[in-house]
Amino acid sequence: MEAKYGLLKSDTKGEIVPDTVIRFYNERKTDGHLDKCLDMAHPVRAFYIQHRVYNEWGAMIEDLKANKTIALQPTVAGFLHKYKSVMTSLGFWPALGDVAGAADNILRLWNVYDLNVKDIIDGEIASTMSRPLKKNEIEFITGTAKNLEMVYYHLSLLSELYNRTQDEAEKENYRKRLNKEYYLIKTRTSSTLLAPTLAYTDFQRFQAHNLVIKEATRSSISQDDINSFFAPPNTFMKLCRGPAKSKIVESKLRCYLRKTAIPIYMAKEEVVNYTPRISLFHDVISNDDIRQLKKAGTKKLTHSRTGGGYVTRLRVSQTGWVYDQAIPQVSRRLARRIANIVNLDTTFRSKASPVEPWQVLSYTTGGYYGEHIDPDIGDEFLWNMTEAVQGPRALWRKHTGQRIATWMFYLSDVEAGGATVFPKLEARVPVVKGAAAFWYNLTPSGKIDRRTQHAGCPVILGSKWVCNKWIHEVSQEFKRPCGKTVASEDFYEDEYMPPY
Ligand SMILES: O=C(O)CCC(=O)C(=O)O
Ligand SMILES: [Fe+2]
Repeated sequence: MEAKYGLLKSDTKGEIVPDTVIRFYNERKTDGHLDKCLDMAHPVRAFYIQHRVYNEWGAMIEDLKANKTIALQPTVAGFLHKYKSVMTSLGFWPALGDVAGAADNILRLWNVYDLNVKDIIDGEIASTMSRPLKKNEIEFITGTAKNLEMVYYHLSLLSELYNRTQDEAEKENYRKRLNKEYYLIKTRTSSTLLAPTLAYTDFQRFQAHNLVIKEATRSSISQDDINSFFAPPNTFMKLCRGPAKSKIVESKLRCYLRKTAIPIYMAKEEVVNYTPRISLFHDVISNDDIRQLKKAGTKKLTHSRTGGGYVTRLRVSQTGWVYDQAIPQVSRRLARRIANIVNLDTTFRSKASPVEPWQVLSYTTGGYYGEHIDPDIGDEFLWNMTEAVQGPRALWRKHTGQRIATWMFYLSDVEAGGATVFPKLEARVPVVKGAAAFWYNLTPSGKIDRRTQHAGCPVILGSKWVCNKWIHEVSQEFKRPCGKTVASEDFYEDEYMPPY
């Protein structure tokens, strides 16, 4: 088989080494050591690694393997071996969707945290550097922004491509493309808006369209034109970016030592919001138990799903359900601790269990969970769910009622980002390793309390691990008796918010 690469002599042993391998080793020097490549903690690095593996490595490896003489030479064989170990630790071979997902992560972080486009391209995120992005990589992210109809981001990236090139012909190309994209977007919006009222004929619209396209490639657009597509941040984004409550409300928030079922054990409770009460309990899980939960969870990790069993852009993380049998001692210890603190039944049972198994969640850079509530929204969800798509949740829900409360352990700290936020309450829970957040999802009358709508902010740097213990209504009848009034409104319009 004809190899598609050029052959170069390696400087050392007189071997014939394909230039792709030489280039690979050279890039390794500029991109950092391979081991560092596996470190997906930085969003820009996580993107370019997957982009490169997807675009270059596949073809290159196939080529090398096809040529036995070359593949057997020490340098190339060593490379193939190294590549295999990289793939083993990476755990997956990135597909186009993964590369687009990594680009989407960057766009999400830019959008939610109002990052600077120049910093992103230079590889600087939250004062942490990776190498700068190359032109074809910027192009890929530009294309992703276009597909996702993130207009401001799409045009800003094109404008950067234009600004950064020195080549006159290329500059002219980018200018034309930028203007054309701008006017296409402009006319698309206005023609859809105007068409029904002004009753344009198709031909008139066609003419008008052609005119602006012609115009577009002649004129030039300004930063103000691009900025006109910028949308102000919503409450979710604002909370992710900064401190939660206003100073006045914040000053009422207190830390307590709260009595538990065990006389000598006082729980350290930080009240994050009063009505409804959202608490952060500090020092409620040991490092050793964290390690065991993460280990058991890691074995089960798979794409996270939202209510109904869907993999969507609303929830970007990995989920592993851990049953008590996998870590019996840890489970017993933790379940008792939760029960002692919040006075609810947390004993896992095979039938009519008041709790679900442990749900271990892992977020890497860009990972997040958009606004949602934890209980199921309506019974139509219930009947559509199967054990296979929705984990054990479907069965439990049938016999055990709604998720009356959420207990969420933080199994890690996070380098930047990742707070848990409650936009309707303007409350923000920081990620604190060893702590746990707790709140009731239902009012005392058993209605869903919409004020508890919450989100996990995107992780900027590093990774974030949490573990949910969902507590159900069954067998809490005497622990939390039903109230007689409906304390919160019941409305459904904004059940699942657009991702960001
Ligand atoms: O990760 C977070 O901060 C929130 C997770 C969450 O809300 C959930 O898993 O239901
Ligand atoms: Fe949640």
